[in-house]
Amino acid sequence: MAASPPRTTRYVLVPRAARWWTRRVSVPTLYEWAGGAPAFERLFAAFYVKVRADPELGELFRDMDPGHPRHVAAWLGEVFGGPKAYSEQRGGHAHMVGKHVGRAITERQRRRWVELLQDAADEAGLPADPEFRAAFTGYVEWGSRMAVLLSQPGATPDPHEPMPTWTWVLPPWQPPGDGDA
Ligand code: HEM
Repeated sequence: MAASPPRTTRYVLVPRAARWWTRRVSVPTLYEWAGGAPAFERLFAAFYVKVRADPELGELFRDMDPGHPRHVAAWLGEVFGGPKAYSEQRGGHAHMVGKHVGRAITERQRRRWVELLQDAADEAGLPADPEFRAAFTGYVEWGSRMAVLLSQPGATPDPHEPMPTWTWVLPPWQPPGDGDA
């Protein structure tokens, strides 16, 4: 499996000896913070059990590939800064978009999809800190609304659109370093 891309760095303000100093810190990707591939696999295993049993969504996913939860886990892991597994093994963005084309997903179905994914995130023990959940929820809102748009009759997605990448809205909590006040 391909290695994860290197972490980004950023400057943060740290209190020391009653003054503020800047320090360069290494920022984990959302993928790392979530717990890597096992966390995304737990998330989507729990999610699709709910989806298949749901009166609003079950029919839409009736014929889904049994590998679907793992494929979506690979997708989200890559979007969140993990290995490029979906691009390398599953056809990348164009393939994902193609799976939604023509399905005419409704707003009601999208809302339910988002609600069940949030429930599954709790059940799978994804980090519950506000910073992670803000980033997670932001992506899920954006991605699900894109899925609705691209699934409507007459939508013509660009097959060359790059894979989206997602990161923190606010920096994650950082432990104080040695000697910090
Ligand atoms: C953030 C939002 C979403 C993401 C990241 C996402 C991701 C994906 C991916 C990666 C696939 C293809 C999996 C593969 O390679 O086989 C897929 C397929 C599919 N998605 Fe989504 N999706 C999103 C939103 C939605 C919504 C809102 C719906 C409907 C309510 C939906 C319905 C479907 C269906 C029906 C398939 C085909 C399943 C099958 O029969 O194999 N998706 N999705």
